[in-house]
Amino acid sequence: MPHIELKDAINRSFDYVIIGGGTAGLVLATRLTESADTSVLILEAGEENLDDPLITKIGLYGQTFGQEKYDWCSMTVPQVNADNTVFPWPRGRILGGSSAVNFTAWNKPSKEDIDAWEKLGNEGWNWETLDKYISRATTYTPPTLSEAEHARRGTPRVFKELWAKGPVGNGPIQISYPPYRTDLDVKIQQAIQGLGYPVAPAPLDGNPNGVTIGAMSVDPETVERSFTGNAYWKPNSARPNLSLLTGAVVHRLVTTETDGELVVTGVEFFYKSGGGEAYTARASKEVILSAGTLRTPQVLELSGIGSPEVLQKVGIPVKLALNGVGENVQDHIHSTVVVELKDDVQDETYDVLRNPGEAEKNMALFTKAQGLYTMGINTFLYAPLPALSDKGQEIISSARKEIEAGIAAGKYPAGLADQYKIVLENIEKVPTCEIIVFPGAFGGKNMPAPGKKYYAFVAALNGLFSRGTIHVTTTDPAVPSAIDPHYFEQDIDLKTHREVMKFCRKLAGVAELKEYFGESPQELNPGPSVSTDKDLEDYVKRFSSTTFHPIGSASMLPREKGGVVDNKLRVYGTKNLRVVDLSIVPLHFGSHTQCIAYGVGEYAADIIKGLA
Ligand SMILES: Cc1cc2nc3c(=O)[nH]c(=O)nc-3n(C[C@H](O)[C@H](O)[C@H](O)COP(=O)(O)OP(=O)(O)OC[C@H]3O[C@@H](n4cnc5c(N)ncnc54)[C@H](O)[C@@H]3O)c2cc1C
Repeated sequence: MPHIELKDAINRSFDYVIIGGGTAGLVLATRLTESADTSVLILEAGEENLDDPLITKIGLYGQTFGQEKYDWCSMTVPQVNADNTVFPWPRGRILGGSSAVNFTAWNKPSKEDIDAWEKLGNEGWNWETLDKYISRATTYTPPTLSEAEHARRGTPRVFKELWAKGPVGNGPIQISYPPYRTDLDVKIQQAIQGLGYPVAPAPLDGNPNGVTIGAMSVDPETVERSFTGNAYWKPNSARPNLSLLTGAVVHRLVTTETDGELVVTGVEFFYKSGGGEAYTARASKEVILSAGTLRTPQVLELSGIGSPEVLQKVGIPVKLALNGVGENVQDHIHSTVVVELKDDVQDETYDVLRNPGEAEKNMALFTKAQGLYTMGINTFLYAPLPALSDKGQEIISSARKEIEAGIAAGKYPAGLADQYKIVLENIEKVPTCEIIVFPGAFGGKNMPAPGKKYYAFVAALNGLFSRGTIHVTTTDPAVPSAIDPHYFEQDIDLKTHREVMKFCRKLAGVAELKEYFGESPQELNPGPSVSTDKDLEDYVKRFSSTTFHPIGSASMLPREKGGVVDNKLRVYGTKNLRVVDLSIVPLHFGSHTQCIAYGVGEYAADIIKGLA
């Protein structure tokens, strides 16, 4: 029963109602309905657009941003520690959620980053277990290259050995390597190694520190996006026990109380118009919130589940006091160093596609899985700060002193103090910093010049100390919650960002890359006027961006430490409400996030089935 009509959603009861047909939500729905006896209704705010080129074609990065057909078009509140800059926070509002609009980079965190969740009090949430579930979601198809091609690309030994193992797994999401590779990408990988950085010893197996050749969530045959919409939903959409209503925006849970605990009997939603009449879908077993880090806390708070202080301020009666809702929000952030390529460089970059004729030519090539739209993002460097900057140790020591004194003085909430202790323990081991090498102009203050080609060195921070909030400001479900990531509230975040930008400049200027960037690289962004440490700090406050990885707004932690869900993803104080999306992640990790959303969805399915 693929799509159902409104009347079918409201006239019967389902075992499980899942709010949000995004990344984790569709994984869960598909796995639960493997048993024909289990009925699931998915309520998804967006629509199904599985064959839309803006979704399927990798290389059209970011073109869904700001379009309500695909994007929630969320913005942060002005960031007081970043010159009151307001930052866009795109999220997928479409079947498949953010997996339908993401940049398809596929990488995994370090073992230590995930083991930290178990140390925070979440039994069973460690690298070994989560990686098992991530693997269940994927089929990994390495490239098969001739020896000559390996030699041309200088494929590092680690990758030759990894790729020689052949395909791994048989999960729905296809992981492969984009076929198109510029010579410059290979040169940059070698230049990074020339600076003393190793190739990551176990890039997808728990130790990503070092240079990595990026995998992507793309189908190796078609080089199209592989995501929950086409990989989990589509092949299973004919199941009679799996129902989907799109255009359904949930705003509230319907609850009663039994033995001092909330029981959720259904959910209220608006259909299509985004306002007007509210309808109710009923669940006989459980309701599961998979609306993502931005929207899951909104539904909880509008239902009277949250911090009494927050709820009372906007006039929502408190049904369940849970102070952690909408707290502990963590993000990744980046800025870019964009350098112009010399006019005689033959390598093509995404910049070429700004010419409509070239875009059309490459779109035709794409139908044969060729051309620039198959280029993807190939080169990544993961490292802790001291490996990138000679000021790294000093920055960390000063932060350590301040935070340890703060912990001793009881300055931080208990849950955060526990996080900081683990972060400080791991900070010189795990990749809190990342350089993404992007073949084309990307981000920053100045626009690219017509006819010019560029490379962007993306300086990304993956271990922010600042903690933010996402809270409702009104009872009106049509008004988005206030997103306040508190960017740069902790000074270490700003200093680290500055140093990673400096590393990107250093890399662009190495001798091995002069044939591409010239004797003294021409910088589009930040540009030569941004030269001192202070200039760089001022620049990143205004021109950095989210890396689209928010987590934590319904954290899995002990209740007395600000937790919203327990290790079985049950919302504390409720009998039959769970959260299954990235809002449950209690502490951020040094990789892109989609792998974890898949792992959480798969793990949750086994938990609910009683298998884990
Ligand atoms: C632009 C962008 C680029 C990214 N690039 C990468 C990348 O290259 N690599 C990587 O690993 N990760 C990337 N990510 C991150 C990754 O895609 C997300 O972390 C992950 O998909 C989040 O999964 P989720 O299940 O938590 O939420 P989502 O996938 O966002 O799912 C939430 C779903 O709930 C729906 N919903 C929300 N509220 C309601 C409501 N009230 N009623 C009904 N439905 C609702 C939404 O429409 C959505 O479908 C990117 C993300 C974005 C946005």
